Amino acid sequence: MLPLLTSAQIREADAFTIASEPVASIDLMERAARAFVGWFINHFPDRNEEVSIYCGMGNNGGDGLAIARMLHEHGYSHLKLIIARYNDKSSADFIINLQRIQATAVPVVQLNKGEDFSPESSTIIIDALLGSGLNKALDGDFKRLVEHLNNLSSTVVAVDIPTGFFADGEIHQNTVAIRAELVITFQQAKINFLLPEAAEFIRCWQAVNIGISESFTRSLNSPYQFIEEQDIKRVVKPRGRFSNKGTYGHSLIIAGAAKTMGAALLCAAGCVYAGSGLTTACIPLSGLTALNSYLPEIMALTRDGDILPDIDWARYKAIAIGPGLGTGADACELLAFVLSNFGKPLVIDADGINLLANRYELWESLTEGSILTPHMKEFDRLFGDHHNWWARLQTARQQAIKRKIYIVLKNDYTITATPQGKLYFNSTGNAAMATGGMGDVLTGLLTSLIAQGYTAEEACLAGIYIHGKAGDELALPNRMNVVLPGRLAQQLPLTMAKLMA
Ligand SMILES: NC(=O)C1=CN([C@@H]2O[C@H](COP(=O)(O)OP(=O)(O)OC[C@H]3O[C@@H](n4cnc5c(N)ncnc54)[C@H](OP(=O)(O)O)[C@@H]3O)[C@@H](O)[C@H]2O)[C@@H](O)CC1
Ligand SMILES: Nc1ncnc2c1ncn2[C@@H]1O[C@H](COP(=O)(O)OP(=O)(O)O)[C@@H](O)[C@H]1O
Ligand SMILES: [K+]
Repeated sequence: MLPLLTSAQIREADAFTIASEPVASIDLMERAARAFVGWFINHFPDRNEEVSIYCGMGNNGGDGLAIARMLHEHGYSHLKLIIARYNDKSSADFIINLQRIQATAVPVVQLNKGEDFSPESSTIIIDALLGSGLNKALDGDFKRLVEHLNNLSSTVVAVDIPTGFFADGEIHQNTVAIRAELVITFQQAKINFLLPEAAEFIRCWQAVNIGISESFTRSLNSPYQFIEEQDIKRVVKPRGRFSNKGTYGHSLIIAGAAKTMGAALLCAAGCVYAGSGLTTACIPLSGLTALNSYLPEIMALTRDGDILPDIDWARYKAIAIGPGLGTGADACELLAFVLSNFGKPLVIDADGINLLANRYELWESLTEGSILTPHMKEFDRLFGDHHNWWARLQTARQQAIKRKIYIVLKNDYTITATPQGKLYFNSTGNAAMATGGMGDVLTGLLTSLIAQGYTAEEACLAGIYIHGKAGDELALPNRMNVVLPGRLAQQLPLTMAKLMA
């Protein structure tokens, strides 16, 4: 698990590393610049390309100066350095690096307050204007310069953070920030890189190690954590010898309606392919033939209009409710019936969530440890509108703590909020998975893991990781534009086996 830090915590971790390693701050800057250059050279190996490096006067600018010197040493022959002298003070390491670059042949241009910009013809722009020291929205000269750079057709590579983009906190709709093709960021992704607001400013990012103290970073006990494969490998357990279907639990999937049977089938498929010993789908009678032909391994418990099904609660280790269920009175009665009778944590998705949003009294019977899996719109239906994802994260955290539940907020980097107040960002998955029914498979998968004896937290973190990894295995090597949920469900046994190896 990689703790993700706020800017304030990054400053603390930098200061700790400088004092405890010990390493002089100018040498840490040198390390950061070298890490940047290593990655940059791999991506842009042509030494004849025109590269302009725009530097502010803080440490981000200091990095830019050191980067320019190193690129010069590596033989980049068309470098231009532009220093935006828009602040009244400069950092000590910026000054040292300015002296060092002035001893080279790299041309340096100064941009003073209010001055017009000279024409820019470089194909690559390195943005080292402002980094994690950003403390207010851009205005004045910085805003003008960033807008000017964004209007060019050059490829922008940002140092640590695109200028104007806050590493954490709310990103407002009218934010002006550098739009970077690539961000080479120090030590770890910044929290806002993982939220959808980053899409406009960051096409891709790469974290480079600069040796910030790992033990100190962990000691900060950040609520924000990035899931790594090793965390999941530790959680998933292979099936044992002498086990039988009873060992792996019985799951009940309460889903589907006449015109949305597919949701029930995909959810049941996610469940059975993820290894639930037995899976029963509670579906309308009209869906029975479809279920039997799609997956004969699944048993059926049929529903008939508003008559409540006869559920033998003790048989089931895990129950999911919601995919394709509808939001009519019968679905609402069914949800209330399940909530008040099962007594164990539930997985609630889709229409189950929509029903909870409309009938707040149902929350009263929600068992602690239950898992809700909303996408953004369902989340806002549950907890009210949010203007940005940072605000959504804070609500998810507060609600998960208050209600002692797990909230799986689905997205590119799906976020799991836990009753302990942690927010885990998933690191697998891709845009080929953005297709209807994908969430239904996830619900079945989470239910399956709970039936197999994983804790709710393990099921969330492992389930989301496995789901995204199956999507990656299918889509990435073949550059597939879309992955169908049913196909992804079939991939689960293989994905899980690889994680267990
Ligand atoms: N610490 C380390 O050891 C290491 C740090 N590293 C590097 O340092 C970077 C952080 O450096 P930093 O803290 O100097 O901040 P930086 O982003 O350069 O800007 C500061 C200046 O900007 C100003 N300012 C802020 N907002 C503004 C606005 N909206 N409009 C206008 N001005 C604004 C602010 O002025 P103030 O408002 O405080 O007067 C201040 O003068 C980090 O991203 C990484 O690249 C690496 O070398 C690794 C080791
Ligand atoms: N761009 C993406 N990157 C990673 N995962 C994605 C992406 N788009 C969708 N997904 C995943 O696909 C699933 C979609 O869920 P959801 O919106 O509930 O679909 P549905 O309701 O149609 O089943 C989520 O698990 C989400 O994380
Ligand atoms: K920058």
